[in-house]
Amino acid sequence: MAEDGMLMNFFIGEDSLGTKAVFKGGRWRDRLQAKKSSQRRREKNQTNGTLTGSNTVAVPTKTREPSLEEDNPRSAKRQKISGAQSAQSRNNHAKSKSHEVVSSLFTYNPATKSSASKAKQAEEAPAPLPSNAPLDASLSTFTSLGLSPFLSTHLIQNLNLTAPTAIQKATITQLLREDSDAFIQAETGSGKTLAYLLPILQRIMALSSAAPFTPTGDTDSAEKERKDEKKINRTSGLFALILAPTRELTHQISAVLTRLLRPMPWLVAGTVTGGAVKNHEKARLRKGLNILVATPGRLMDHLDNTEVLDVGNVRWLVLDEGDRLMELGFEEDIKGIVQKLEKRKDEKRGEWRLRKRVEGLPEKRTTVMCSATMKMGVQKLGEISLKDAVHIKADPGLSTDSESATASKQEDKQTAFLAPAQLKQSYIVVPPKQRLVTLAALLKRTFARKGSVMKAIVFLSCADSVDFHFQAFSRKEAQPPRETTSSDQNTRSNKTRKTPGTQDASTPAEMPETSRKSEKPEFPTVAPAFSLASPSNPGLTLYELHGSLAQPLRTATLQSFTRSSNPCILLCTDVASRGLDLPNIDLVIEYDPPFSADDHLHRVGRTARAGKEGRACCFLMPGPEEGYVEVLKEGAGESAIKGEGAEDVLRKGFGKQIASAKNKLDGTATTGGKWDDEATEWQLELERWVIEDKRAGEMARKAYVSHVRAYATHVAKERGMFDVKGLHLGHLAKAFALRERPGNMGRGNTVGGGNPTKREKRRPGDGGGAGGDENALEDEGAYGRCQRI
Ligand SMILES: Nc1ncnc2c1ncn2[C@@H]1O[C@H](COP(=O)(O)OP(=O)(O)OP(=O)(O)O)[C@@H](O)[C@H]1O
Repeated sequence: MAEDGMLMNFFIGEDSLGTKAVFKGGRWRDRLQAKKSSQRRREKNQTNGTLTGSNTVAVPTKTREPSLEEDNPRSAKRQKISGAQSAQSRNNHAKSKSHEVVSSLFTYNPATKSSASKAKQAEEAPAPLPSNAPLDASLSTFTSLGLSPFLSTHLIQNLNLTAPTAIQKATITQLLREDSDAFIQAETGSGKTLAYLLPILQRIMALSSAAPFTPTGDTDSAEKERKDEKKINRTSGLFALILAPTRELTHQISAVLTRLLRPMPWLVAGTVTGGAVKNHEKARLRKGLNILVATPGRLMDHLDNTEVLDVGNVRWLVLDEGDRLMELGFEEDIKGIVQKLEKRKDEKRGEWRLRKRVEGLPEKRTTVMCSATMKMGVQKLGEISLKDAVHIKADPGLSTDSESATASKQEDKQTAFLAPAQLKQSYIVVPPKQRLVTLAALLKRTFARKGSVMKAIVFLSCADSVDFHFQAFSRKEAQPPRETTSSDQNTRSNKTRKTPGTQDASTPAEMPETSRKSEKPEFPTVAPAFSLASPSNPGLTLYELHGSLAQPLRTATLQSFTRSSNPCILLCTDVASRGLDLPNIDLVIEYDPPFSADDHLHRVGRTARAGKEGRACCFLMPGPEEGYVEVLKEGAGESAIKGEGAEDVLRKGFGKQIASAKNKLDGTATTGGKWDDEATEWQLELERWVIEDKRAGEMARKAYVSHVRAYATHVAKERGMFDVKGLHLGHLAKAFALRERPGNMGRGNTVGGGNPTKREKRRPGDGGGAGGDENALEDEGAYGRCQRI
């Protein structure tokens, strides 16, 4: 039964209106409801003295399920539909000869309000100049900003960085000149990491160590130190702490630092993050580090439990992606860290802990906060750790202003956060039933020609959905495609057929049809994208990433994706939306719209970095979601946004060229190449997999339920456009290759009942523990919990 009370999956016996309807199949509850509805209808018709026609199906509510086509010869005549729909309906009529009801992709879809003409105008508009590119090297160099010739030469010769970006120009000047706290705000991909690292490094390089502080006389180590140059080294103390919200970002910052420090082996940087082995971290801390990059939970853990970690010399504290740190619930950890820093442990607790005197160490600690977006959370963070912060913005030709943070807040209210100007943004309005097949079409089209797009990222709303789509796109399609569907629930369990490459679902290593063994993927999170590849791009590879994967797998997956020189697609949650600098990302697809406008800017900011080109595309559903186009426009500033209809995408993705290419690739006989037939067959094939493979079915249902739960967690401001109550749950099921919506979606229910899974139990900010995860972000609303990251 569809959620709006419409008939679905029933065999309706003869004379469904005249006398007595016989309902078979489905759940008893649904049969009962259908029976009652039919009876009510009969009574009503008799009262009116009219019959709506002997072959009109009895419907329990005012509206009949618009998405259904019923192949039952005795079922009622379908509602009249418009010309185009009718033609499509004919083409896409489900091929079932059984009692099964299969919803068509092309009928009864809600109409879109968006106009396509604007899209054309947008296409013709000249591309704006990059807004996050490095400045002209003839006008601005790193040396001219005050960086030492040694450091500047290293940047130019070894890192190929010839000129600073606008935000680097502003930040380096400011942080070299003053010890004021600073808030750095600049668009994604503008080089904020180097903007704060370079001046801090320069200032650390300028420090020199004196003899260790020895109140009771000389020690052997002090003697040794005197003989050394006055250069500081790893034992001189920890000078800078950098906090980031995710482990991935922490490792990335650390990698940038490692490259920067290459010609300065006397300086050492390290990381501490949730998910890593604490004893290994302790050993590194014991050896001594000058710069530490950390996730807040794990750092707090070490501050509480690792005596060797002395923060008395810390003079620079950086909060990278400050707003995200707050969103993930790290407020208390950050407060605790700041308190520890302020304590300045002067007491000496043993000779090995004697803090060295460091000449040139500033008296005051400088706190730097960094983000492309700022919200109330960040202001709160500012109150915790920033005092009279200088607001540094990336205005070309800018000078830093010395206004207080309060004044900056006023100004920021009026300033919109923008995506890079050169980023080409678009949106596609897709009815819920066509979402999955349209995503496949878009990816097929995008990767149809080798070299056209190297890498794409697809953002999904939750971890379960990432898992499902990864399996769906990496499975080998059943060959040859079956003529008819067979979803008889009663016979399904007895007759589960193994399609080529399918493992027995009862085996422990059950993973549906990825043919992974034969393809020898590096990790279970990497697989050939069988159902999206084309002969010109046969090596198309799929990656998945979310916060519920084990940390080593996450790290390895990201590394592999980064290093891959093949075309590849990363399916991920927002775990990859912040700060990650992945090379050669040409396209970002927001398949599930972002949870807030800020999230959108960070997601699309994974492309069009440091002056490079990039494209981003957001999927929206017809209806209130189309209002989100205005939000996208706000973030695009002067740049135009192109709109597209799902049909155009499907036509290009499943059109003759691509369809016949696919046939060549997998050796299947040509099926005529009509785009709508191809799209339907692609969808039906996936639906059969979900029906026949128990594990796939579970995965699809879990993904669906988590997706709906995640949908309920859009920021309050935008919930009018993303109202979970307005979702057509029956239609949406098709986007998960399900023929009906799964039951059991009540408050707090876990999928399939039972106790909450480990994934569902996670809390934000529990990164300190061994199994904890800084990236866990859970939401629990009327629809229960979901793992959004
Ligand atoms: N001066 C420069 N010249 C050329 N490339 C640069 C320069 N500075 C940084 N980059 C490159 O720009 C890319 C983006 O840098 P970074 O990750 O620091 O951006 P960001 O502003 O922190 O972005 P986000 O807001 O997404 O975190 C990196 O690949 C970096 O190597």
